[in-house]
Amino acid sequence: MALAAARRLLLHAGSRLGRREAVDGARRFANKRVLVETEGPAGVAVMKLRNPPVNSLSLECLTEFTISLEKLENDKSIRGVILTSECPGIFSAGLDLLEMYGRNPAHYAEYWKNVQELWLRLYTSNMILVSAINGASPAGGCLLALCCDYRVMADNPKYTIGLNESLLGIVAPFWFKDMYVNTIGHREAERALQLGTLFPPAEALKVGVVDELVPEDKVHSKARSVMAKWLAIPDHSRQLTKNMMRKATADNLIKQREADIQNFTSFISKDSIQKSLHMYLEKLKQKKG
Ligand SMILES: CC/C=C\CC(=O)SCCNC(=O)CCNC(=O)[C@H](O)C(C)(C)COP(=O)(O)OP(=O)(O)OC[C@H]1O[C@@H](n2cnc3c(N)ncnc32)[C@H](O)[C@@H]1OP(=O)(O)O
Repeated sequence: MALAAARRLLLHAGSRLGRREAVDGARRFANKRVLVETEGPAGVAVMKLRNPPVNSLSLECLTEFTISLEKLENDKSIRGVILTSECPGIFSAGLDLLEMYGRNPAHYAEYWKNVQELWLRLYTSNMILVSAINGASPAGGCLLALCCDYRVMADNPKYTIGLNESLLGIVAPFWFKDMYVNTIGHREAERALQLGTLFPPAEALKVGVVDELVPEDKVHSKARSVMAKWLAIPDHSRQLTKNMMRKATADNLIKQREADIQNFTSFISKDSIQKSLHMYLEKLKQKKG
C-alpha cells in the first residue's frame, strides 16, 4: 500500500520535473537511485543505476527503476535506452540479499512482485535497450543485461557476469532460466545455471552472454554507436520482431505470476534457504578481511 502511494508520488513529481526540464532544455530526471539523462543523440536516454556501494536491487531501487522506465516508455520522443551504472566497477550486484533474508513472507511476496514487474517491463520494452556493462554483473545484474537487445561489456578480467544463484544455495526461477536459454542456448544455460558460472569477459563473449567487449573507457561510446545502428531500423518492424521473439517467454510468467510469487515466498522462507543466504552474506563480509 505504502509503496503504491510512493510510486504515485514519484510518478507525479517526476512528470512535473520532466516538464520543467523540457522547458529549460536540460533533458534529465532523477530519482535517488536511478539517473536518466537524455542528452546526446536524439531519441536516446542513458539510464544510470546509482545505488552504492554495489547497485543491489533493493525494493526502493526496483521501484525507482520501474518508474523511470515507465516514464521513458510514455515519452514518445525516446526510442532507445542505454543502461549502465554510476558505481565504479559494479554494473549491479543483483537482487538485494537483505530483501530476501530475515524478513517475513509478506515482504518476500511484495519484493518478488516488484522483481517480476521490472523484468516484464524491461524484457518486453518497445524501446531499444543496450547495456553498457561497466562492472561486475552477477545474478540479477546479469538479468538486467540479458533483458537488453545488445550487451557491450568492459574487457576487464576483474568483472564477471552470469546467473550464479546456485552458488548461493538458491535457484534461478524459470523465467531467468528461459531468458538464459533464449540467449546462450539450452546446453550452455544448463551447465552455467547448475554451476552458477560467473564468466569473465572473454568467456562471456564466447558463450554469448555478451555481444561485444571493448576497453573500459570505450564502453559508453561503443554503446552509443551500437544504438545508432539499431535506431536506423524502422521502429514498427523492429518492435514487431522483438515482440515475436520474446512474447512467449514473457507470457509464460504473466500466466502464472501469482503462483510464481507463492513459490518464491515459500522457497525463500525455508530455514535451510535462509541458512544458505546467511552463510553467503557472512562470506561476503569475511572477504573484506
Ligand atoms: C531466487 C533468485 C534470486 C536471486 C537472484 C540474485 O540476484 S541474488 C544476488 C546475487 N548477487 C551476488 O551473488 C553478488 C554478491 N556480491 C558480490 O559478489 C560482490 O559484492 C561484488 C558485487 C562483486 C562487489 O564486490 P566488492 O568487493 O566491490 O564489494 P563487497 O563485496 O565488499 O560488497 C560491499 C557491500 O555490499 C554488500 N552486498 C554485495 N552484494 C550484495 C547484494 N546482492 N545484496 C545486498 N548486499 C550486497 C556486501 O555484503 C557489502 O556489505 P557490507 O555491509 O559493506 O559488508
